[in-house]
This record gives sequence, C-alpha cells and structure tokens, in this order.
Amino acid sequence: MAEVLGNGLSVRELECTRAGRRVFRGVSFDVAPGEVVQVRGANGSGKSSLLRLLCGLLQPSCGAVHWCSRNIAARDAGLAGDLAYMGHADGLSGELTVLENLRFSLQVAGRAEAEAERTEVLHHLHLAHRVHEQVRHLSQGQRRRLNLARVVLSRRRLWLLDEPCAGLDTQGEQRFDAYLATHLREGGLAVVTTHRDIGRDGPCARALEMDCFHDSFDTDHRP
Ligand SMILES: Nc1ncnc2c1ncn2[C@@H]1O[C@H](COP(=O)(O)OP(=O)(O)OP(=O)(O)O)[C@@H](O)[C@H]1O
Repeated sequence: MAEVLGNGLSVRELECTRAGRRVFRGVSFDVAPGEVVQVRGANGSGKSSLLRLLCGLLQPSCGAVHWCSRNIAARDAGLAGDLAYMGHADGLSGELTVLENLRFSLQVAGRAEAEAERTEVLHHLHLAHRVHEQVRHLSQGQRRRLNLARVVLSRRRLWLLDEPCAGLDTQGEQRFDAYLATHLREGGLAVVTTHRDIGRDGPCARALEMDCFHDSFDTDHRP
C-alpha cells in the first residue's frame, strides 16, 4: 500500500458495495492540514457513501482509510475525537431548544466551556434571537445553520460535510465559506460534498469526481 500521511487523511483503493451492488472502486486521495477536497458527482455516484466510509459509519468492501497513519478500522485511530461529521439527517432534537441542542452537542464534543464563542457564532449565523425556541419551529435553512454552528464550535480538526449548504440562502453560503476558510487557515482539514464551487480559488482546494470511479458497464448513476 502506498505511503499514508502522518498528520492527515489517506484514502487508498477504496471500494464501496451497498446491498450487494458495487457503488465505486479504486478511490485514492490524501487530505493534508489546510486542505479541502470537494467531492462531486451525479446523484447516486456515491458521495454520501464515501463520507460515511471516511468516518467509519460504513465499512469498505476493499481498501482502507487512514487517519494520522492509523487505519480507522482499528477503532483506536483517534478519529472520533478529531471528527466533525454533518450528514443529510441533522441529528437535532425538535423538542429541545436551539440552545439545549447546542449545549448537548458541545458537551459531547468536550467543549461545554465555549459559551462566549457560542454566543458569537449564533449571532453570526443569525440564530441569536431564536435560541430559546424549539428546533421543530425552525426552517430547514435555520436547522442547517444550527448544524454548522455545531461543527464550527466543536473545533474538530477534520470536517466531513455532506451538502452543508443545502437549504442555505446566499448569506448562509457566505458564512459557510468564511468558516471553512478560517478552519483551513488554522490547519484544519475538510472533505465536502457540494455542487457549489467552494474553495476552488484556494491553493489547496481539489475536486474529486466520483463519476470516474464506476465500472464502465454501470450506467445506473449517469444523468
Ligand atoms: N442504505 C442504503 N442501502 C443500500 N443502498 C444504498 C443505501 N444508501 C444508498 N445506497 C445506494 O448507494 C448508491 C450511492 O448512494 P449515495 O447516497 O452515496 O450517492 P450520492 O452521490 O450521495 O447521491 P445524491 O447526490 O443523490 O445524494 C446509490 O446507488 C444508492 O442507491
């Protein structure tokens, strides 16, 4: 196996099979500190599946993911303590308020003390006036903003974000871009699925086209 990064994410010859069907194979790439990889591709090409493999929620049928040179399949690679994952489902409790949801997440992330920072981020994401409302009363875009607040405040090194801008308005997208830029500047890493052009002008931004990793006879995912 080719050498893996000692301080980042290394993906080698990754193959994904779901319900007995191969989704993709031969995916290899590295993400070093300060870099973002933008995962692109047609519907069903495996973008979400890739992210779930990267954080260990799915097991690969072939290949491996290494975090700081340790295989995440070993479960002791330290990935859980470094990872902020945003999936399609937001994982928020509709019964709890914005503040209660955030407090709970930050406690789990070991960042319960980040109160001043929390206030600032909520203000920046235009959620400050909704903190005592139940999350079930928020719009989809507001829920996405709250999820973004969770990711930002977790201060984890590795962001794995699945369509983080879905439902965000233009201002929300700009806020996301700003937080991502700060994260990278501070040495963070990110893998992001999105159809928007994020970070493409940055020196370390790279696109990963999932449509390149399918069997030629499998046309199910093609537009
Ligand atoms: N829970 C599941 N069980 C079995 N197969 C699944 C499951 N989830 C997704 N798949 C299949 O895996 C393939 C890739 O799906 P995935 O959601 O990763 O694609 P995607 O590129 O993220 O799609 P989209 O752009 O529509 O969100 C699809 O063919 C899909 O049918």
